[in-house]
Amino acid sequence: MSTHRDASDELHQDDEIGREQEYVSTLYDRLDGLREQASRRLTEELRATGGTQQARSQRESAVQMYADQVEQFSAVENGLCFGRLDGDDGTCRYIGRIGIFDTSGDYDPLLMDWRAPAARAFYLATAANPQGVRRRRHLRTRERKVTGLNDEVLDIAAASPTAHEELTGEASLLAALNAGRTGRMRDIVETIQAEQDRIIRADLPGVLVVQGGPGTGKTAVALHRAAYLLYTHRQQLSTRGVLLVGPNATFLRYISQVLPALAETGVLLRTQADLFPGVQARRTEPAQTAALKGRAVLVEVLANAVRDRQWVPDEPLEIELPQREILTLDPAVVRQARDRIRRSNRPHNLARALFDIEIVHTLGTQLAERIGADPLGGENLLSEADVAEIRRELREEPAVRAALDELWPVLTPQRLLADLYADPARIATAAPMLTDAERALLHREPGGWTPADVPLLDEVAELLGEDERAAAGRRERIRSLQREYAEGVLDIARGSRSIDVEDEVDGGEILGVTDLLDADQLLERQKESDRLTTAQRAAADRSWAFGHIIVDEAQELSPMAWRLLMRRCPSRSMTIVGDVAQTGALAGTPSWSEALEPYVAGRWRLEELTVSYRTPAEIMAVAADVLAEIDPALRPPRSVRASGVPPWDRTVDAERLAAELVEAAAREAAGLTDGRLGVIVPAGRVDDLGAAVTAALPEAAVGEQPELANRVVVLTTEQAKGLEFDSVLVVDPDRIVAESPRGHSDLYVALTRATQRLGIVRPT
Ligand SMILES: Nc1ncnc2c1ncn2[C@@H]1O[C@H](COP(=O)(O)OP(=O)(O)OP(=O)(O)O)[C@@H](O)[C@H]1O
Repeated sequence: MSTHRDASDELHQDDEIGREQEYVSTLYDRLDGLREQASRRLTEELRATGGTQQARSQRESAVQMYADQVEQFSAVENGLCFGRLDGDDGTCRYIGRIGIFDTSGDYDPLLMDWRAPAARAFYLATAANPQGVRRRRHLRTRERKVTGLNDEVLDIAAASPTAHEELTGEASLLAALNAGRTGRMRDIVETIQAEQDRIIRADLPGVLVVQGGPGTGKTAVALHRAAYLLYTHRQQLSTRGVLLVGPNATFLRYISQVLPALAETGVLLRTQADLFPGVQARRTEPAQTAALKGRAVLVEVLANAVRDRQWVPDEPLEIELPQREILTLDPAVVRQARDRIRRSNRPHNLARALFDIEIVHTLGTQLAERIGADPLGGENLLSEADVAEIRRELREEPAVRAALDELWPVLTPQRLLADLYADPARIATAAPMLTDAERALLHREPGGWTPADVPLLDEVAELLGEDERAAAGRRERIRSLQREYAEGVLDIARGSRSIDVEDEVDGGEILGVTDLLDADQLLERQKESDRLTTAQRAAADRSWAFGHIIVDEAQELSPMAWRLLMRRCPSRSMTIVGDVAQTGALAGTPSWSEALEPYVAGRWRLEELTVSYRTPAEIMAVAADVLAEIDPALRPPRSVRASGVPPWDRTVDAERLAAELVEAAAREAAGLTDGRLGVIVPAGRVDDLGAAVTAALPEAAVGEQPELANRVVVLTTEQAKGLEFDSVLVVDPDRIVAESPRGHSDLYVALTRATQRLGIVRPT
């Protein structure tokens, strides 16, 4: 690719842009047509009523399909077409976010979906290996206007000797990397690099681990892989669903727009805290407690806790029936029943029915012996049927039920765990293998759940088995999700109505579907046909088995969290992305094999990403020193570019830290034309330094879930995980290190968040 430009080049470029504009405008016309068609059909389906059960069910499918289509056609509006491949054979293919075909003719592709196999050369072809491509063209657009293009002629003789050999579309890539950040992650579909493409298009089955340093595009790759897999295995994955797990709610908001912009809306995004339906784990707890709860030893603790609820009294238990009849349960009898039932290996709640049978049998025999005793000393006077009747009655007897509930209570996971935490005696029985100090960490009063509790609730749910209350809770959750869905469909119908109105040639009055139908009515119709989207079912059902699970920042997961995820994915089709050098959680993963061997021993594949697209070389050099502290054997990724701006490091009077920080933040923020400033502070100082910065800079955000779209955001390292900013200030690095046993990893994360500039402020 030539870098020298003269006037004739520019004229030629203008002509080319004009020609491309014509083509791109045709594509947008087609897109409008498709959206309008889907929107009309959606309206028609929503208006239709009556018919057989089957007709109604088909209508619900159609509503869902057209609503999805309207959403997809709207989502790909920006950057619909971004590339063109000219082949040696004279063919020309346009590459874009979705496939569009010429329905008026031979159904020729007008625009090829980037995920189609034939589009792959756009990402892989190089001068050395052109794959039949003569020229690759990147088209730049703003809204529907073509604003520029970059050509690469894939001719080894003509290739510029200065170009990075391994980069594809270098000019477009660098433009994307140098652009100001917005607080929301953008997709990289226009400039996916070859090493990333290989991972995105890897086969669906099996566990694929993607290890890569900061900024190597792991999150981007994970999201594009989700879109690729849904496109390639649509049938299989649309019924089982895809789950993406991220580290916290702020991160999920940060990435939330990427998949919709790739025309995929069916992926369920969740944090660990949201993975137990019906529980919102917002409570906080000390890192040491969370670390303990993440350890695999909790499997045994929880199993003990459940067994502890299968009670054998020390003394005979007296059960008083009406008319002062007293039955007695001997401890030995209860123990025998308990042991026999435990051997059945049924989950606790499901085994209760067996326990009832055993105990009621014993009590029934006792009562029958008394009632049917022959005063003359002969055989018992009651028939088998009489005894059976006695047992039936006993089972309904409140005193008997109360005794059974005491001996073998039906429990919810929440009840069991809350009771365990609240009672040091229960903890002592369940956790003899822990130290006193560890047991003390588990003790707490009821009142909400923490993210580390979620895998434990899930573990307990497995041990208990489902009872009717859980099923009722699920029905309730499904109902509320159905309502959300109904409202969503109507929003789409409402949103697409303007198109109907504009296009109505007669300009006549149109009665929109939302004038005829409200969410409740739509919900009623859904109830009749009982249809649910995969995401709805999956979100409401604890035992849902996903078709594929993607875990981002996977190094943070504890052994208990891995157990939960593996249960949700019995097919073991997973993509796991992370960086073990960035592990901050104390129960997090120090090595991939330690995390995965228990589940897929020898059957997982490791891919590495080696180039950092985010962090410029000058900043990576600073981070490399910290990485060496974590492990001298670790190497930082290679930066794809230098910014030309050396990071600065200033020591200030500790007394004046807040004032100096405010001044530095104001200066950095003023230097950003667009883009964002991140101020990363020690967790123990986020309140006071956050307050100082927000008081001085009204555009600054701070808090549990700070708004990343603000120009300035003050946050802790934990919150900054996975995020990035144009400019970053790291405050008091020594304290960041001192705050946690994994402090160097935290500092490494903090130092690698910037795309352009880094400043370090140290108090004396
Ligand atoms: N091929 C690419 N084209 C354009 N931008 C890219 C490309 N690959 C990565 N990037 C950009 O580099 C930045 C870092 O990517 P990403 O957040 O996915 O990295 P990461 O490996 O998950 O980082 P971390 O480990 O720090 O969380 C993002 O802005 C992303 O858009």
